[in-house]
Amino acid sequence: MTMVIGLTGGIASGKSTVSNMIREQQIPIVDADLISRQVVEVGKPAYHQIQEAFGSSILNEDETINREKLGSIIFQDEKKRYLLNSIVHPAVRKEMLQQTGMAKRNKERAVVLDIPLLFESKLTQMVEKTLLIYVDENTQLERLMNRNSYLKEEALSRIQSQMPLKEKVELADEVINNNGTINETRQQLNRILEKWL
Ligand SMILES: CC(C)(COP(=O)(O)OP(=O)(O)OC[C@H]1O[C@@H](n2cnc3c(N)ncnc32)[C@H](O)[C@@H]1O)[C@@H](O)C(=O)NCCC(=O)NCCS
Ligand SMILES: Nc1ncnc2c1ncn2[C@@H]1O[C@H](COP(=O)(O)OP(=O)(O)OP(=O)(O)O)[C@@H](O)[C@H]1O
Repeated sequence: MTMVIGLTGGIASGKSTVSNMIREQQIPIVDADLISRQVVEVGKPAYHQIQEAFGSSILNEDETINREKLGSIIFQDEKKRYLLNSIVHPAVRKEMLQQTGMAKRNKERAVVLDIPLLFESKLTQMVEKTLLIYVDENTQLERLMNRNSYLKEEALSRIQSQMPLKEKVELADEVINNNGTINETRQQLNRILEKWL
């Protein structure tokens, strides 16, 4: 039986860092962020819906979606964020289910669904176990500002658009504390995978 694991955490908490470690162990990853980019490519149904809802000012010259512009709109306006979610999330869910089904048919020992909004979007019924990547607020803010060259306000508006990590800790089956070194994170991950698989 393929174990379906949900990997989650806040923005810049270290999900990609951990999912890369999991991939090294030949466990397939279903990446919600990657899928959410693919389903809004030019010509896809969600692309047209986004253009209708947000207007052509959020497009680049080559007609692709200007993610920076769309981000600056939706991370400052809850209603617009929910509107974008209502367009993008159904298509993401559908593709995640398909990729999970493929991993099961391939009889993989596990498949990991990397979903930033696993708890916010109530997607836990898609997975058997949940693994949270935790960092404290200051580390999260610092890493996000460094990685994306965001101003403090830009980084905070993104962090505050998600459920606080402290609340997610209460909901997760296992938690990796990613405040420390990469090596410490790897050790915690290995312990959890050994227990589960
Ligand atoms: C607003 C968009 C265009 C900004 O694109 P950008 O390339 O700057 O960011 P990217 O997609 O890489 O997301 C980075 C992180 O932002 C956070 N995030 C993204 N969307 C949301 C959202 N709707 N609500 C809360 N946090 C979000 C996640 O932690 C994600 O890992 C993009 O994030 C988007 O289309 N979001 C809606 C779809 C979505 O919810 N994606 C998240 C997983 S399905
Ligand atoms: N233990 C660590 N020590 C130092 N830096 C780290 C550590 N873990 C992650 N980072 C750095 O923090 C930043 C965020 O990590 P990562 O991109 O893995 O987060 P994420 O949760 O996937 O982000 P997003 O939600 O935006 O997709 C990256 O620049 C990464 O290199």
